[in-house]
Amino acid sequence: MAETPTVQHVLERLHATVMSRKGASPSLSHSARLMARGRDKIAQKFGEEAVECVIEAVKGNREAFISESADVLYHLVVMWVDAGLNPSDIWAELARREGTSGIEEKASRPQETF
Ligand SMILES: N=c1c2ncn([C@@H]3O[C@H](COP(=O)(O)OP(=O)(O)OP(=O)(O)O)[C@@H](O)[C@H]3O)c2ncn1[C@@H]1O[C@H](COP(=O)(O)O)[C@@H](O)[C@H]1O
Repeated sequence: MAETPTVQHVLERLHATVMSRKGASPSLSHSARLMARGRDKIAQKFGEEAVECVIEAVKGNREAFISESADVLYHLVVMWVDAGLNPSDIWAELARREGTSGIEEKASRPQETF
């Protein structure tokens, strides 16, 4: 039986594909087109997709939420490539946080004075 791909492998493959599109023709690759338009545009698209994702989550539209989630992840991966980040950078940060409750982490932050 074929193994279900892990989210890690799917995102790493997507990252490799987007990396391979750097400098490709914007008329042939959406990733190349986005990267050619620059970081501000990539960030703007990510923000738009994130808002659309939130809207579908709140509305409880399961299929649309799944689709928008995929859009968010794709645009996040394009931002990683543009910034020179590797998925392993993010896996390492998530692994570092593993086992630390968010409540505990927030309580350990230096007290704000204002
Ligand atoms: N996962 C995706 C993916 N998700 C969404 N999109 C595209 O993102 C675009 C979003 O369209 P919008 O109209 O919102 O955005 P826009 O065209 O920038 O328009 P403006 O808002 O700027 O006017 C659509 O063309 C979608 O097809 C994606 N394009 C590519 N991928 C993956 O990236 C790989 C490489 O794709 P290319 O770079 O196109 O070869 C593909 O094999 C896929 O695995």
